[in-house]
Amino acid sequence: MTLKLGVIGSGAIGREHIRRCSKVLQGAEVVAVSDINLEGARNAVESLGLKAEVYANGMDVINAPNVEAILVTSWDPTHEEFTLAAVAAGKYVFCEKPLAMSAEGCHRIVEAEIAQGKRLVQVGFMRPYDSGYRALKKVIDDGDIGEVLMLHCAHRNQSVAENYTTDMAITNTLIHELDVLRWLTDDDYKTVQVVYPRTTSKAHAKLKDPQVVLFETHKGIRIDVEIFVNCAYGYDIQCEVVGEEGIARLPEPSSIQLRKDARLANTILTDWKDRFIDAYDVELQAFINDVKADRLTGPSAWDGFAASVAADACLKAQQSAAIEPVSMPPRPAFYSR
Ligand SMILES: NC(=O)C1=CN([C@@H]2O[C@H](COP(=O)(O)OP(=O)(O)OC[C@H]3O[C@@H](n4cnc5c(N)ncnc54)[C@H](O)[C@@H]3O)[C@@H](O)[C@H]2O)C=CC1
Ligand SMILES: O=C1[C@@H](O)[C@H](O)[C@@H](O)[C@H](O)[C@H]1O
Repeated sequence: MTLKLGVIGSGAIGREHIRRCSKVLQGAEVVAVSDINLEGARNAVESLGLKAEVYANGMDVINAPNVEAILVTSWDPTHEEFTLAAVAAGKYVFCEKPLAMSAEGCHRIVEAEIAQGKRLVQVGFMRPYDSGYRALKKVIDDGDIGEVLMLHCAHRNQSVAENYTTDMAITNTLIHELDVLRWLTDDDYKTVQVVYPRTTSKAHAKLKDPQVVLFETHKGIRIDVEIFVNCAYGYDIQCEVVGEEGIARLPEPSSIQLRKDARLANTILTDWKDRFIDAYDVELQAFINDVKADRLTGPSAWDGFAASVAADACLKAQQSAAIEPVSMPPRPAFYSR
């Protein structure tokens, strides 16, 4: 049976997900699309030759009788409302990150899902589906580098739009590390501090860029993450894990090595769409398969909540310049792994 999907938000990633669910993945079709930019939604549907219905309001997608599962790919502040509505309608929902703008918002989703009695929400944290991160986790879990002591990470975007502000470095960008580093280390954050190096002249007025976020985990692991969203040279994700017996690094995306004009060169990607293209395919295929099997296994509302608990502490640390505690409540049995 083909799973009928409704998509809310047909911007950059919305279009990508509509394309992959319609043209690349197995077992699903997009039957409804909505965007406050109605013309954009129509264009997304027509350019792919789809027969999907186009709606002006995302709630109409959720309530459409033929829509069996929802993808929320609209702007960050809209995620909570649409995800809560999907859960209230008893429909499976894949929500892009962040799940909500605060831990409080995420917790409302957790409570609604528990009240419904089964997992309905998957959060769009795609890095655990990336082959490089999976290989890194295997090295750690197999004990190949011994006990983990430190992680050095970087999340660099080539540039960002003018509406991107200092807090979004946490809620929109670092949120990926806040999820994937918990998963990699099987640990939770205990404290966080944010420090600001000299700001790049390429940053807009309301953005401090770069930022360095320093964590201590409950096991005592120290983590530093550089967020640099106007790095100019490309889209670059780095993760180095230092263990007692060795060091493991996230592999670089493969690229042709070029020897020319007395230089040795590799291409660096410039766009998240290309860097994680395979991971997005795998994550959404898993969502489709899991919905059909009536059992979600991907990043949960609890994972979305955990990342936002840490994000809230980071936002506080951005303002205070102090070391801030991260207080994570125990995982409910409902979300046992
Ligand atoms: N997992 C990942 O690596 C990525 C996740 N994202 C997330 O996906 C979401 C969308 O990001 P982009 O596509 O880059 O942004 P975008 O700005 O290109 O697209 C967002 C779309 O949502 C629409 N929209 C806003 N409010 C709406 C509403 N109430 N109802 C329906 N449509 C609405 C906008 O008109 C726009 O077309 C964001 O939450 C972002 O954090 C984005 C890029 C990569
Ligand atoms: O999620 C994403 C964007 O929304 C965000 O703006 C970028 O910083 C991330 O690298 C990308 O993966």
